Amino acid sequence: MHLEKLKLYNFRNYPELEVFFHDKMNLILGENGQGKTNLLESIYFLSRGRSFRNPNRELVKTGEEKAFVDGIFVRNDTDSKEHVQITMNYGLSAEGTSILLNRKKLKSRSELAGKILIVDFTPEDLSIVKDGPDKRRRFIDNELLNIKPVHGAALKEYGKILRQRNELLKTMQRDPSVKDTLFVWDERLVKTGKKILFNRIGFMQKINGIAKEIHENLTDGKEALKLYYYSNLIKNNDDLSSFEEIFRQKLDQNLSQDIRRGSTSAGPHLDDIKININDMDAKTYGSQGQKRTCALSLKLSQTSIIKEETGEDAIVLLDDVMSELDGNRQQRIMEHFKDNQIVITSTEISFLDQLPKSMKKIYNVKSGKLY
Ligand SMILES: Nc1ncnc2c1ncn2[C@@H]1O[C@H](COP(=O)(O)OP(=O)(O)OP(=O)(O)O)[C@@H](O)[C@H]1O
Repeated sequence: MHLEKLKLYNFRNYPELEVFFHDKMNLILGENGQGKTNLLESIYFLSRGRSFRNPNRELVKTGEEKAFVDGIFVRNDTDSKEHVQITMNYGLSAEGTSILLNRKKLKSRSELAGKILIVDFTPEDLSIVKDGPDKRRRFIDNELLNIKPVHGAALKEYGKILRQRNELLKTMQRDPSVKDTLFVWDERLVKTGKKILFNRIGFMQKINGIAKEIHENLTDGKEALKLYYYSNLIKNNDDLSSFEEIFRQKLDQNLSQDIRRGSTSAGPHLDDIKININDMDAKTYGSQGQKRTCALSLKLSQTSIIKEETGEDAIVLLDDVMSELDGNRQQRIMEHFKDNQIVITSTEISFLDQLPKSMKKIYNVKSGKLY
């Protein structure tokens, strides 16, 4: 799939823009603060109906009430087109965001799911490797949602049960008699928690091989990437069949501590993913460039999964990815995604030197205008 044409009106610092893209490499070149990320954000916005960084209201150019983003995407296998038009109106009529797909109004942005195939990488994705477990859990859950939408319902349900259980624990600090109702929540937590854990472990097996291959490719075979799902309840996959029992026991064991804290100290909401490079923990021992390559391999493994599931090459959006990567890694990225349309932002151009003119388009951006 590729983006053929993009139109913006009052989107961030773009008053008006119409641009035709190359079906392979597109470089958005410019100094800091000129609108490079804003342009990528508008493309991402067309695929999800929301931004990767801010609420929709902030996407409207300051001082304006109404904005729109319009994109025509072409499916490579059939040549059929998907036309997405999103209008944001935060004036007096305050209609909010409305989405048209092929001129038909969508009831909610979830109807866009799976229509526009985009994989993005932004500097914030480095947090998958360098920050706390919540970032890794969110990464795996988001990736999973793309191929298994029912995972979303399980997560929502689990969150609800967890909040209610925690409320009950707090009530028990004052009124121990409510303890009788706790087992109902525990049982629901265990059943839903099992669904989440099984989905995640299944997905980890899938992504492990793909991310390893991409990482090997990007590092010229120098680094072996390995991911481990780290459950606070079970030690290895042999324990999977006794997961429910172990979870119930742990909830019982931790009860007095949980009442004191008013929160639940066991369950998949506390799990983590260990990311190793050559058998060493990437978070602790990886250099900045190694962490970035790791995050890239993880995030971009989605392109292979999309290809496997749909037969289509996803559009790859890369925001400022080349800084901190050596020339070799930069070239490997270009090679690895040679079948995908790439839209990449950068303040420099040298990594494209080896790509023939006919294979790339370079746009200079200055104060919300392309040249
Ligand atoms: N809603 C908005 N209305 C008008 N201008 C905006 C809005 N949101 C952001 N901007 C402007 O957009 C510019 C930032 O654009 P962007 O984040 O795309 O920069 P960039 O070119 O990617 O820079 P860098 O290389 O530093 O990451 C800033 O000048 C900011 O003031």
